[in-house]
Amino acid sequence: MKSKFLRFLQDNISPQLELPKSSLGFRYPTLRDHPLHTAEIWLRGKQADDGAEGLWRLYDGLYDFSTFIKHHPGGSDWLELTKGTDITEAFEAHHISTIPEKILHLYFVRKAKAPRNSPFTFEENGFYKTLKARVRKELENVPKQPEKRSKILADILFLSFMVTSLITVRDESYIMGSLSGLFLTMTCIAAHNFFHQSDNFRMYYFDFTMMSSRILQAIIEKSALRWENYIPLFHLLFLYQCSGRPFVTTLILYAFIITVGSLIFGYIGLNAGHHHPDLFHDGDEVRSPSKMDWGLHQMDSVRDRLEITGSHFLVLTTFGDHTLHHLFPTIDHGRLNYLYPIFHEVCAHFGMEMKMSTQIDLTVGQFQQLSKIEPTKRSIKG
Ligand code: HEM
Repeated sequence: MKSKFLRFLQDNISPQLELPKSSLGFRYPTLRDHPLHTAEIWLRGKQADDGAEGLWRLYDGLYDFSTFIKHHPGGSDWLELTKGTDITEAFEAHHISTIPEKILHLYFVRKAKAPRNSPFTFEENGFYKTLKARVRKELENVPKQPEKRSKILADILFLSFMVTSLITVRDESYIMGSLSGLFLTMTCIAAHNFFHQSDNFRMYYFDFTMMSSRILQAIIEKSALRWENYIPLFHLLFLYQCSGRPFVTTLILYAFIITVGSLIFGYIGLNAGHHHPDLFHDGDEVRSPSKMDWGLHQMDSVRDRLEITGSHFLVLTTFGDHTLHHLFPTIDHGRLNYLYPIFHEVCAHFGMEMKMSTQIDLTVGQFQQLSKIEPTKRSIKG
């Protein structure tokens, strides 16, 4: 049941203005103007827009994976959360092996009634599928060891965050608190490497940031919290118990660490490679309809940074190798570096070029993008 507060917000903040149009042809997302911007509410909007008829949609087919959820090697969340939506893009990007597509027919129910609410294609001989086939083969030669290094780096960062946060409170040190905030940011960005892989405990490192707005949603909608939503509270209690400081002092220093971490995360996150006038933003002129390959569009909307490419540590802690990560999110950041030769070969074959920027160019570009009021015309070739 919705609370009175939520109903008030919905009734009073609904859009009176003309809705912005997607140049990619997406419908104006249902619940886009909902006062809460959480993943769950976005998914609810997608359920209304994707024509999946309460099932899972892949291309123009409807599937029922209810009996498969518990057996999914990637974890149950992916399928539980996406029920009632179109999972075509997520399915293609998250599986490099051909096994998943081979078992799809077991769960087929019927064809969808409505056309797909996405312009993107995955043609067999198109850019993405060609690249994926080459990457699948190349991964057999890519060492597995860097995966282990990513795990060790993430764990060291997490432990450093925990220890420095405790010293911050024990010594009431704002200098140590700033360092702890930095470790928190690096830990949570490293956690992002593990989000897209099979379920694993390192993905929950992100929850220490308090960046999830689920708590607010749970209060307003009176819905249940998941166990990981309590992680920030556990951390606060850990600091209070172990530092021996009064609760109010602990709370102030805890808030300081979270604030510093959020500020650093904000800088890295906003400037890591998506916001620049040279990059595609919905509303800009699109590729020709015959070239709506999903992979090409990923390339249009991401730019990597020269300074960090090649450093495993910096790539892991500042969203590096981001173009390849978008294309193959399940591949550990430590292994992505080995895929560049194949990537450049396939790009050349399709007349694409992977452009790089500097951190400063992307920082300035982010503000240029913010101040831009006209869509870009034909900035994207093809
Ligand atoms: C929302 C859609 C889905 C997402 C985001 C997703 C995500 C994932 C992830 C993260 C993995 C682990 C990959 C890795 O660590 O390399 C995985 C593995 C797998 N998934 Fe999914 N999955 C989805 C839907 C499906 C569906 C519909 C099927 C089958 C009909 C499926 C079958 C499999 C199989 C068989 C594997 C193991 C692949 C292998 O080891 O080669 N998945 N999935």
